[in-house]
Amino acid sequence: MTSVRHRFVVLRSPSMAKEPVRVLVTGAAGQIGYALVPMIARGVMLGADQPVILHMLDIPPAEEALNGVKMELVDAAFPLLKGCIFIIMWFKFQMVLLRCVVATTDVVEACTGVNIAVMVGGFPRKEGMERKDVMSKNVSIYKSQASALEQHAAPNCKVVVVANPANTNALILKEFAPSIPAKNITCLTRLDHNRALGQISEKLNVQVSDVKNVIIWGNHSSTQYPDVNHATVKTPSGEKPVRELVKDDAWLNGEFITTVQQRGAAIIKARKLSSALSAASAACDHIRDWVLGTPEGTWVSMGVYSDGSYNAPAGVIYSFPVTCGNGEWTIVQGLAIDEFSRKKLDLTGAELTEEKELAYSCLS
Ligand SMILES: NC(=O)C1=CN([C@@H]2O[C@H](COP(=O)(O)OP(=O)(O)OC[C@H]3O[C@@H](n4cnc5c(N)ncnc54)[C@H](O)[C@@H]3O)[C@@H](O)[C@H]2O)C=CC1
Ligand SMILES: O=C([O-])CC(=O)C(=O)O
Repeated sequence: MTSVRHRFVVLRSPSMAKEPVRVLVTGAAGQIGYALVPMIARGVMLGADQPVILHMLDIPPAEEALNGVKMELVDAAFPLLKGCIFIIMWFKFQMVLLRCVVATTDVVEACTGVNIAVMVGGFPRKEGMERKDVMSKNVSIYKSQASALEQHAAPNCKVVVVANPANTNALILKEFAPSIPAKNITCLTRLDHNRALGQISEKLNVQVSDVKNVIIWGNHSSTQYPDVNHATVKTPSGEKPVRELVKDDAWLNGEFITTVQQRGAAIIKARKLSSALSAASAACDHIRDWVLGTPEGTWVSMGVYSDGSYNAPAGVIYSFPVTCGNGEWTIVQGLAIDEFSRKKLDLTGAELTEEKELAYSCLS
């Protein structure tokens, strides 16, 4: 949209004590982007008192649609959404422009100074396709965007990759942005985590907010392992294990797992489009907990760079149970893994190792 080089100067409002945080959303003209940007602008991601400056990136064919999203953000008059001043220098002349958001097809402009990057841009899976089918298109996008983030994002920028294959795209981003700390690059498995909470809440007729500590292990794919062995439900007589309350191991080891694994495909079948509002909401949950911390006694699932914990393959982005505090995630250690779970952790880990090889073969 604009190729003019500029400096960013943050506009500060005297009534807002906090410095604005710059949040990049790639693929912002797409359907997740459309659901996500108003959530960010309303404070769902970073809190109701945290001003934000939105950076939206899409590709030239989507430029007009991206501009439409920008117009709607102006029209929504979100108080938390801060504009930025662009000072354009041209010989002795100086022009000052105030932009409500950065909406651009220029990846460098989009990445400049961002503190948080939500990487949604890519080609979505259509009915009948597996995530592997979109691999070759998407990993090359993540390779090139890695360099832009590495060179232009704020130091310590936190990245969550949403676009599929999410774990492997995140790994490629990490490999091609070696100066970004590996801890800062994650992928979204929170949607699967939330889906698992939702299934348990429906089964037990309890509020979803009373269910906690499910785990999504491994890949954001149909090999993921939704594990309830450590999950609990808040009841009037204290927290009780999910297994004790459900009293149906056949369901928990069978239909429950496949429902969560296949939920993305079920949504595509029903809507003819993949999940968008739930994906956007999960991306907000992921970043909020990472930045602001998980509640005491609660963990969440995040795809993070594996150190080999729980004998998962090291060197892939694998979903683990994590707690967050002071802006850092930590893998929950010491959970018992039974034989049934072991096989599932290994299966999804093997798929990630295979995807990693496939991704490299697509890039060579
Ligand atoms: N991890 C998760 O839990 C979930 C992941 N997804 C994935 O998220 C991705 C986005 O899904 P939707 O928003 O439904 O797709 P969409 O097709 O509606 O939007 C994708 C947007 O990305 C843009 N795009 C393509 N190449 C780009 C590039 N190089 N740079 C910037 N933008 C680019 C497209 O122009 C489009 O506007 C898909 O890969 C989908 O499979 C979807 C749901 C859940
Ligand atoms: O299945 C898809 O392609 C979209 C997705 O990742 C999900 O809904 O979990």
